[in-house]
Amino acid sequence: MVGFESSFVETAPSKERRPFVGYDLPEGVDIRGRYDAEFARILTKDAMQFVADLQREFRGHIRYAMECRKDAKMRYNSGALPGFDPATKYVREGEWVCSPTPPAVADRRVEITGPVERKMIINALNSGAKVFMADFEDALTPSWENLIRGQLNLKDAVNGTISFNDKARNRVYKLNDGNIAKLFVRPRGWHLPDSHVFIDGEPVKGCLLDFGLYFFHNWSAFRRTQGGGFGPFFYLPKMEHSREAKIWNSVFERAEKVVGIAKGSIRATVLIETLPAVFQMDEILYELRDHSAGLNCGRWDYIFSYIKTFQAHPDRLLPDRVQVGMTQHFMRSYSDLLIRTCHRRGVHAMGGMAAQIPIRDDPKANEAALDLVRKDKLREVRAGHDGTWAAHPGLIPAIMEVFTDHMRNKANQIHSVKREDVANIAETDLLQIPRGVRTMEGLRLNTRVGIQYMAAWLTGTGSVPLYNLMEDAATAEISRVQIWQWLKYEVELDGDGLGVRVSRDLFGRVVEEEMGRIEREVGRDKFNKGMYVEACKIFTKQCISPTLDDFLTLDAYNHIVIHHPIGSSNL
Ligand SMILES: CC(=O)SCCNC(=O)CCNC(=O)[C@H](O)C(C)(C)COP(=O)(O)OP(=O)(O)OC[C@H]1O[C@@H](n2cnc3c(N)ncnc32)[C@H](O)[C@@H]1OP(=O)(O)O
Ligand SMILES: O=CC(=O)O
Ligand SMILES: [Mg+2]
Repeated sequence: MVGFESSFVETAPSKERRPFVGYDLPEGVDIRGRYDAEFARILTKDAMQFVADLQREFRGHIRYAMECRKDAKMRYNSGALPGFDPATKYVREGEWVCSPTPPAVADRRVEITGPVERKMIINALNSGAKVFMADFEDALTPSWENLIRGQLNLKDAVNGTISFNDKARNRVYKLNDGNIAKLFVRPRGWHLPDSHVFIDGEPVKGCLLDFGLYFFHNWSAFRRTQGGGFGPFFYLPKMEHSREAKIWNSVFERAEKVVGIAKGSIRATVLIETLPAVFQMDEILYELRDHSAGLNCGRWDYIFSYIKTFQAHPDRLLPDRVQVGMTQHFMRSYSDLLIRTCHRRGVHAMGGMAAQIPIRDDPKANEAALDLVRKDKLREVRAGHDGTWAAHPGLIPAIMEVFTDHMRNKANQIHSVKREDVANIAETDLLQIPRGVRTMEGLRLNTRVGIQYMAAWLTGTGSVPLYNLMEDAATAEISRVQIWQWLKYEVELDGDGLGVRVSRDLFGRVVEEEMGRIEREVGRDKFNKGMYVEACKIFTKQCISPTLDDFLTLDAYNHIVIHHPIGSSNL
């Protein structure tokens, strides 16, 4: 379903001649998202020309890379396992390093992440974290409003003029005078089109829109005020192969050339968050060696990707989601190998996100949650990670303390922790099946979380607190694909001693009961006003689908697209 704004559909055509209102666009570009005079500050003719040129130059390469993903999927579905590529052994074994880290981001011990929402941007930049990763991806619903307001917010943030007036609380938010976190921006993954902007008749690649608009409007101010002559800085999500990193590298080179800055100005940290990518870490760094700012363990998408990659391998079923933590052998091996790879190539090895968030109304539970976060971060810093992620400002002091206690006055551990002890990590380590059991409660929790996350996402909120944990697109994906997998193989829930098998019938009953529980928990009023029923339909359809959808957000995307009638941007 692609929506049309009701005002356009229901209003009788006016006989009055209206003045021209619309975006001034270059040849071949059509904007079908709502016109807004403020948005026009971002969607300028020159900025859209920049985006259109990126799309035209790279669309063929991207299409090819996506075809290769499909081929790989077919191979895995026919029983093949991902592994190291013999053809690029010379890259893995070669002695080379990436360009030195820009001094502005040598110290990244705590990074806060969050959607590109105005108040959260200010809070994150003021939070005391070293870096703020502003997210167009896992934490954001990619609605037209969120995306373009997000770009406006970032522009104001980079210019230092961002403010937010919370009238209900009579509070004005502004940036601190000093000690502002350094900004990294995460565009969407390669797989997501943006159906509000058409270039030569086809939707623009979401990531090129996010990257292009942010770079175009901010490169100069960012380098002057934040990057110490470098930048802008990016996080790159969900890649599966080094050929995708090569495209990003070419995008960066093109952007640098267009505005006339030195090659290697732009820097990016790649999230290793798909199973195939763990076998390509050297190759990915090699492709981006002039533009690299290291790698990050995107642990939640990584678990999702493990299930997705092995969707046709019933011998590799996962236990309950809560049991698949960083101490499982395959997860520890992934983090260790990432650290060794990054430090060998002279770049940061960033840790991932602990999902716990502060629990305000229960001090005991709050302390227990903080303790779990501390343990997770201690494991990371001891293993050699140079920094890590925090989902909430309330966690920063504890995480900072753990990293600072361990690293002392060093900005990072790139040259002090080499991890030669893990040089022999093998394919079998990275693929080892996690241990644990499956339970009815696991099935129920996946159902409750999946539906509530989808309900929030449909109404424009891409990260939410649920049952005292941060949930976003990556964590919700685990819930979805796990249910799909359990249904497909009618697995036995072996952890509760009941021996029940997961079937369509059982899942139907669970959905009904969990919807009742959600209604009781959120209250009837919120339930009726929200999109829980729609979310339930979408989520359950995806869980029982005969073939696994590649991404929950790709399938759900059409539900949030609102087109103005074609040509309305030039009315
Ligand atoms: C798997 C991955 O990709 S992880 C990376 C992507 N995911 C994310 O970035 C999630 C980031 N975190 C969040 O979105 C939020 O912390 C949530 C949704 C989990 C919880 O949010 P809330 O329920 O609003 O938290 P809470 O009510 O405790 O917030 C307290 C204050 O902290 C602020 N805050 C909370 N999280 C953040 C954040 N990540 N960045 C900046 N400010 C934040 C709130 O805006 C609020 O500010 P205020 O007191 O000025 O009003
Ligand atoms: O993006 C991070 C993840 O864990 O997924
Ligand atoms: Mg992710």
